[in-house]
Amino acid sequence: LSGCSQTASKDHLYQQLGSTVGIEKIVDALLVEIENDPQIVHHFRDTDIARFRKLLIEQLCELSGGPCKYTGVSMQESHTGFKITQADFDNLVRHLMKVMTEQNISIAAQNQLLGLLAPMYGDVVYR
Ligand code: HEM
Repeated sequence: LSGCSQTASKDHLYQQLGSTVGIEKIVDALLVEIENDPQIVHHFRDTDIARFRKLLIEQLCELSGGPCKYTGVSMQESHTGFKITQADFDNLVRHLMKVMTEQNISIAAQNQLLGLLAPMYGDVVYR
């Protein structure tokens, strides 16, 4: 088993997420989850969703080793003033795990992506 997970983690995360098409699917499903979550949807009331979608796809693509360049502003800047809570953050992570599981992304790849997102916590929450 440990041999399997080592092999998986050596593959490019970007490919394991299904490349750009897979990442687009993840983000689109995540947007539906956000829309249906009354705990967090209010944060996005004034957000240009088409722009947010494009930037999140770019960011996940670049972060996972794909050929994209993130063109948005810093995580700290974009989340300041929203007073996002730890519970909000946990909810978003839960939604992300759900949509990745639905798209048959391996647990190893999911954990790898979450490990790359976790350090952003301090820039996103309570700002
Ligand atoms: C590690 C976790 C997160 C990542 C990677 C992330 C990523 C992003 C990105 C790429 C943008 C666009 C930045 C730009 O406009 O230039 C953004 C904006 C935004 N994020 Fe996050 N985000 C995270 C967590 C959260 C959480 C937990 C919430 C609230 C539940 C949230 C709410 C928002 C909102 C409301 C905006 C839009 C701001 C605006 O309309 O100007 N984010 N996020």
